[in-house]
Amino acid sequence: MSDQVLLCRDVVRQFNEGSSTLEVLSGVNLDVRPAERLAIIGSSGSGKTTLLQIMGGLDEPTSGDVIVGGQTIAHTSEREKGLLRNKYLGFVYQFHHLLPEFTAAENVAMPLMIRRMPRAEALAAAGKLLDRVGLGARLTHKPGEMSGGERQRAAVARALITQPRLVLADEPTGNLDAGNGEHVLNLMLELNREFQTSLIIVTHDHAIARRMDRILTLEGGVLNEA
Ligand SMILES: Nc1ncnc2c1ncn2[C@@H]1O[C@H](COP(=O)(O)OP(=O)(O)OP(=O)(O)O)[C@@H](O)[C@H]1O
Repeated sequence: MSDQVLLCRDVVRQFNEGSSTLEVLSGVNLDVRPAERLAIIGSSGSGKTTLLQIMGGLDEPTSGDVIVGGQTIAHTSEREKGLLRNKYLGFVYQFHHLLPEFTAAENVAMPLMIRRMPRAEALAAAGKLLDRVGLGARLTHKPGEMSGGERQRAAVARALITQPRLVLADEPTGNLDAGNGEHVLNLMLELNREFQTSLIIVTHDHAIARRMDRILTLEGGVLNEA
């Protein structure tokens, strides 16, 4: 397995706005090491979400390259991007994005079933991880039957069920009160350490950023060490 978790090389992202061009990213370079925890901070509109989307293969850079697990994810087919995402990446968003018609266990088992793990085995693994995040009594609850904090803990379990090389988290506690936010952050840090997963958190919260190994500021379209 490659030691290279994620590389960004001269990533530029421009958006066309009528006759003018808005350049949000102007040459981002980043090298994420195994098990490293990074915070990306920056003012509103500085391009943090855009960068995270590009790193996860959910948006295309205008130019430059993004390499995940030794393979380029920018400028590849949707199928290839999907395979790389399932193999190497986990995502946590501000809103949980759990599928409402499925139970907590089914939602968490989904990435394993996409890998063709038999359903019973995937559900057993999901149950074990949900128990680990304090949701052992919520396995058959649907998202609508869970609290906000519970849903976000289930989303963390879903992101980590495949033991990905890297978790990309966009304001993962932004929608929670202080107590629940702290709980979710602690779980993410614990599980990331246990699975030796790297973590990139986009946050406005300096207290969260300070708990990471490195803080990077996105400013003027480039990343700088804070
Ligand atoms: N699809 C798009 N088309 C046009 N402009 C876009 C698009 N996506 C983002 N932008 C613009 O790019 C800039 C950066 O947006 P982005 O959401 O990445 O910022 P952010 O740093 O995550 O902001 P916030 O902290 O407020 O969430 C903004 O000016 C935004 O309007």
